[in-house]
Amino acid sequence: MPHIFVENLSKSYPVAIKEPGIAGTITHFFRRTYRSIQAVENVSFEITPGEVVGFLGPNGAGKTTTLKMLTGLIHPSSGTVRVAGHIPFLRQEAFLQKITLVMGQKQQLIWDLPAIDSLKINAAVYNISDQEFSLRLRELTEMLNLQGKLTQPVRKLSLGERMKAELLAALLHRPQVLFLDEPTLGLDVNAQVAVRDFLRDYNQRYQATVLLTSHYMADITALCQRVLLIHQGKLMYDGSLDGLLERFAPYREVHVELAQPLSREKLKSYGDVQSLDGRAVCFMVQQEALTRTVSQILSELEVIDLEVKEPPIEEVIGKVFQAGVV
Ligand SMILES: Nc1ncnc2c1ncn2[C@@H]1O[C@H](COP(=O)(O)OP(=O)(O)OP(=O)(O)O)[C@@H](O)[C@H]1O
Repeated sequence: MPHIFVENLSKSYPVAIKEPGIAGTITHFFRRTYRSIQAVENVSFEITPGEVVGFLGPNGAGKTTTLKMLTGLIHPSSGTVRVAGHIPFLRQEAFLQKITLVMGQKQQLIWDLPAIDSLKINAAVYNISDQEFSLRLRELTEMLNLQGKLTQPVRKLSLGERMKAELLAALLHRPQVLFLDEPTLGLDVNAQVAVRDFLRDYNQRYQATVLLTSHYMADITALCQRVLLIHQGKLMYDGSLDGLLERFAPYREVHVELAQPLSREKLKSYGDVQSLDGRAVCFMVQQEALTRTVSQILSELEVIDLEVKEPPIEEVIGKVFQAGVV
């Protein structure tokens, strides 16, 4: 049975329209007109227990709206959602015990208090016994490398330490389903890696299901075998990262270091010249022509080094969103 089941899910927001100026304000006061923004449109997917799925899309695509419907913060306009067997919007206690929502730009820890105080409040809210609290606290503190940090006021922690403490607070009740909205937002590269390593570890240890949004592709490539791509509220792709490359970028980059510099004109016959810098040239070659082109380059040109690379995933996704291709 899927842990997350979403069928034909849609959400539209009514937005009041106000003309500028005083006349607009007065009309707006007495007679409001609304238009509707379709934030999510007929989205369907299923996620099985233990899967880590990346949720990608440009700004305003509908990711946060979907996460809010999955966690019961807002009611869908239409469609069906089930998470761990529950209807999220009912916000039943058994449901809240099974899920967590972490938003990189929001915090639940109290700023002026040591994190440990907020954690004790969470333990009380979730009915965690003192003994169990100590056990979980020790385990998560070690996994997150937060020794000695939880007794300092939260405002004195670095951004990375604060995010890790937020994760600790969000996972204290040992949820089975994790909704993570930009959990590495604003962190430096080391802190990003630490959070990623922790999430991988947590997923493996507890077979937790994870739906993760991030603008850092490194988070997605490090953690997710499967991605959902949403654009203008519609689901455009659901499948593996490799499949995404195959479908949207059926070409490879061939980087060649030549013995002698050659003109762009001469090189053009081997493929689309992406860049040319002295003896270093990069060709874009259609995948089906790859073997033929590489052997032609090696036999006809004087080559010192040759490397075939996949195009950067950020670039591919950027192109998908720009073109709006399905
Ligand atoms: N409360 C709201 N009222 C009206 N419109 C909203 C509301 N929340 C979101 N929207 C609109 O719905 C659309 C989807 O927004 P959403 O926040 O879900 O996108 P997102 O994919 O999470 O974007 P980002 O990556 O920028 O966080 C946007 O056009 C946004 O302006």
